[in-house]
Amino acid sequence: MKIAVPKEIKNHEYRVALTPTGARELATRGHSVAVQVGAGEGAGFADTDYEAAGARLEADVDTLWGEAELILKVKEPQPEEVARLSRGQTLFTYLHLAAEEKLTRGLMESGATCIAYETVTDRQGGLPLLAPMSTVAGRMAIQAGAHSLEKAQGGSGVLLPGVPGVAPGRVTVIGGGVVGENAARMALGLGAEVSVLDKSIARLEVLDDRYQGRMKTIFSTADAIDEAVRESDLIVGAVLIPGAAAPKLITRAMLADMKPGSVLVDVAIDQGGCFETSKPTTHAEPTYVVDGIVHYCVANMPGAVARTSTQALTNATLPFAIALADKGWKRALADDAHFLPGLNVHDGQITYRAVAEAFDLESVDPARLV
Ligand SMILES: NC(=O)C1=CN([C@@H]2O[C@H](COP(=O)(O)OP(=O)(O)OC[C@H]3O[C@@H](n4cnc5c(N)ncnc54)[C@H](O)[C@@H]3O)[C@@H](O)[C@H]2O)C=CC1
Ligand SMILES: CC(=O)C(=O)O
Ligand SMILES: [Mg+2]
Repeated sequence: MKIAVPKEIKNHEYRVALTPTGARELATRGHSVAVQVGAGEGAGFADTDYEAAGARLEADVDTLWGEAELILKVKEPQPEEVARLSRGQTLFTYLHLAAEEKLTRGLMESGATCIAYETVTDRQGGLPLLAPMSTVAGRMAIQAGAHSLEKAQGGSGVLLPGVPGVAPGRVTVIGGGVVGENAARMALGLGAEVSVLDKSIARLEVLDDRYQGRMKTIFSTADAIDEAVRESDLIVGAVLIPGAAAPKLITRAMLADMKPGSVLVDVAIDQGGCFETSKPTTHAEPTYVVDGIVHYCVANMPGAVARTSTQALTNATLPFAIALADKGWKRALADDAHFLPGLNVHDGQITYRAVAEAFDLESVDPARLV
């Protein structure tokens, strides 16, 4: 199969969808792997590393996209990339469509088959292609939040660990999944006082057991969120309803109850964000202030630590990329009931119900297409 790996063009996105190690695995199976010149640079992989792995370098973006049967990417296609997609091509990448109607309609119009990393599932009920980046983003959320608490960033001037004689800062994490656990773990490591809210008691049990009560676990209700808003210095938004737009858990009116200069880090921003006042930001300008509250809403947090993230991402995606290349999308999805929910758009149709519901569109059961 003809595989293309473009250089990512989203603002400050330094990851690449395939490491040279991954390129070698595909090339030795007889696939033609074309990597855009410079695609791996931001993640510390030289063009010569890809050549040595059996990939071909391509400088011309039109040729790269035009010849490809399978396109491997990291971030959702940007408008100029959507314009390059055509019927018969398969795109495998993060899509987060429920947050982006224009992108959804663009992909439908392209006719291409679009498989999202974030809706592939596993036997344990997890999201194995989202988890590695959620681990990264969860860990980064506390770094970002601690920095945003500094006065020069508009923050309240609280140092999360405190110092002897001065109490530590309070961190609340809403959503105790992969992002949430990793954020809570980093906050604990810094010495902050940490609470985690989740709707899933089973998940709170896991966290309680794993951290032996060192973080408070709280069932997520409107009352619990009200209390978190009043008392926290830093709130991390880490909820997910797979494939769907994130619920808005903190409204603008509630910001008035927060301590001035407190910080909201909305990791769930890629699914639209879980705070009413969240809007996507980039690493170039990651924060803004609303009603005295600092918001950090970067939709591609892992892009900033591209070396670690690229390796973690491709470790997870490679077996699926190999299946797509070896078998074609239809048989790869038909053979694997956990890969099948990755299909979001095919030949103009939406195949993921939560995405269709977000925009009042019809969806087609992906099982009927394979
Ligand atoms: N901004 C970025 O760069 C990145 C964003 N993400 C995003 O972070 C979000 C979280 O991802 P994961 O942790 O992997 O998901 P996950 O599925 O592991 O965890 C989500 C948790 O939210 C809980 N939840 C759902 N509704 C809730 C509510 N109303 N109150 C409290 N908890 C609730 C669920 O029970 C679950 O435990 C996703 O939107 C994901 O796309 C992930 C990686 C990078
Ligand atoms: C999950 C996601 O959106 C990212 O890693 O950028
Ligand atoms: Mg995004």
